[in-house]
Amino acid sequence: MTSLLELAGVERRRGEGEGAFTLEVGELSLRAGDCLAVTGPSGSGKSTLLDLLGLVLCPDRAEVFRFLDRDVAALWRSGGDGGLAALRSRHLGYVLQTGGLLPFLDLRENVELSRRLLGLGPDSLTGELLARLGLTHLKAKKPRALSVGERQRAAIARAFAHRPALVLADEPTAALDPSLALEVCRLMRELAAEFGIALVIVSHDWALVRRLRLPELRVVPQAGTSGCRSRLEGVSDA
Ligand SMILES: Nc1ncnc2c1ncn2[C@@H]1O[C@H](COP(=O)(O)OP(=O)(O)OP(=O)(O)O)[C@@H](O)[C@H]1O
Repeated sequence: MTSLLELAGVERRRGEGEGAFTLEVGELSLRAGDCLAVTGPSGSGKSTLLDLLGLVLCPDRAEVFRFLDRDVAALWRSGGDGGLAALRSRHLGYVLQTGGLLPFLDLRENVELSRRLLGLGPDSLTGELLARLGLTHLKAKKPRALSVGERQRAAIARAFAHRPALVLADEPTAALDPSLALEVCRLMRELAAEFGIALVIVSHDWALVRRLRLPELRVVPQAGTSGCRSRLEGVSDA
């Protein structure tokens, strides 16, 4: 199967001068339905990686950066937006640390929001997601009337509802207790595999990632380099 997302020789610097930080991605490849965890200590560059994958941060160097057969590096080089916004809104889904639901929409409307903004018609997937995430009986409730865990599950349904190619989850379980965190991550992994959606979960919770037995990449600060530098490395001791 061909790659959905492929990066090689990608670098991005943040800041200037002595305090500048650089993230280096030697190689990263994802196919439809793949699920991957990215771990690393605070400040190592996990959000920088997600911003690159989310097409919101322009790489300084990219030998290869392809997403859905589009040359992302060339799109960035072409200046302006170059179609990146359309790629982002149609083919990416996001799960944030805390739900990020709109307070004036009910749960179902929140879940359907990406589809509506994209002008997509109804999809049986919405009802299926609500059922799978145990939210059907709550669909008419506003976010303020939901528990933290229910809001987070609604945010997951929203990220998947427009059938994106890739879902990026940034510490999606930070606000949940450990048993719920495990359940929520398992659900995301199941949904991703079932619907052929690639999933990248960023987490500082190494124990959780191990329990899920997810393939893991780690953002590793490099000792002895000038300035701060991190590299994305595979973890082979799982
Ligand atoms: N806009 C910016 N300008 C300058 N430096 C930045 C900027 N954003 C991030 N950095 C620096 O880049 C490095 C990596 O930050 P990043 O947020 O990617 O790390 P992280 O692993 O996600 O951290 P955390 O787990 O604490 O959220 C840090 O040293 C940070 O200070």
